[in-house]
Amino acid sequence: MGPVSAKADVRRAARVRRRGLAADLDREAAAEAIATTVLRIVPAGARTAAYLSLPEEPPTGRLVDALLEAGHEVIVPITLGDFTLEWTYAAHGAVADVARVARGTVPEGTAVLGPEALATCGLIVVPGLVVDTRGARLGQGGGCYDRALRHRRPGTPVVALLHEGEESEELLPLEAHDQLVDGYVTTSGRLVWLRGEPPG
Ligand SMILES: Nc1nc2c(c(=O)[nH]1)N(C=O)[C@@H](CNc1ccc(C(=O)N[C@@H](CCC(=O)O)C(=O)O)cc1)CN2
Ligand SMILES: Nc1ncnc2c1ncn2[C@@H]1O[C@H](COP(=O)(O)OP(=O)(O)OP(=O)(O)O)[C@@H](O)[C@H]1O
Repeated sequence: MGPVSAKADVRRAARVRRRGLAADLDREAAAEAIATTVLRIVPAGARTAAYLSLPEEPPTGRLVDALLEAGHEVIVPITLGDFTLEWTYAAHGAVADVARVARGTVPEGTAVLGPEALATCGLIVVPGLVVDTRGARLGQGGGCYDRALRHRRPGTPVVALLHEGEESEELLPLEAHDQLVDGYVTTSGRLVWLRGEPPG
């Protein structure tokens, strides 16, 4: 089995697992735990890339607000039709807007920063369905973050958010374009760093 169909199988299983984990999650506690842990590792004053979570994803609402309250600028993605990510500033209390997560729709009146905006961030928080012990991650399958992460400054920490139980002991199929994450934070607020020392 090649890496592409192997990924499709793992992704399918991970989506089913996520549905169950999300149904049992105390979202408020998870949102708080994620915010607390990420705030501990964000470099002082750093602009931070995050995303606005959908209902089954680890919740990012408290994280975005806490970063803003601590004086960080926060940018979140807009997905173009070809899966390129552009970026826009997140506001306090922002919630996921399906139109923003879907492809090819830029909400009217939104100030859009180009893909290079990622190079101005000191911490990058990414979505993912599963991460292995090397930092290989599987996302929605658009390759959005594999493309986007090439714009980051070398050495910028990349951290995925996972439900507790979504890390993979087995190595995920890896393709040449796959960008590794440096660590992950779970819905329990557990930080796992996979390479070097965590920032902050
Ligand atoms: N909250 C959140 N925002 C995020 C992501 C994410 O995983 N979570 N993304 C992480 O990468 C990007 C969006 N990724 C996308 C990946 C695939 C498709 C996609 O293929 N959409 C299909 C319809 C799919 C469906 O109906 O289920 C399409 O447009 O044809 C769209 C967006 C950026 N924003
Ligand atoms: N740098 C790139 N340039 C062009 N195509 C790419 C690039 N990176 C990934 N792709 C394409 O995107 C598709 C999906 O890749 P992959 O399965 O690794 O997605 P993913 O990492 O799970 O998704 P995402 O990054 O959106 O969360 C693949 O068909 C791949 O060829």
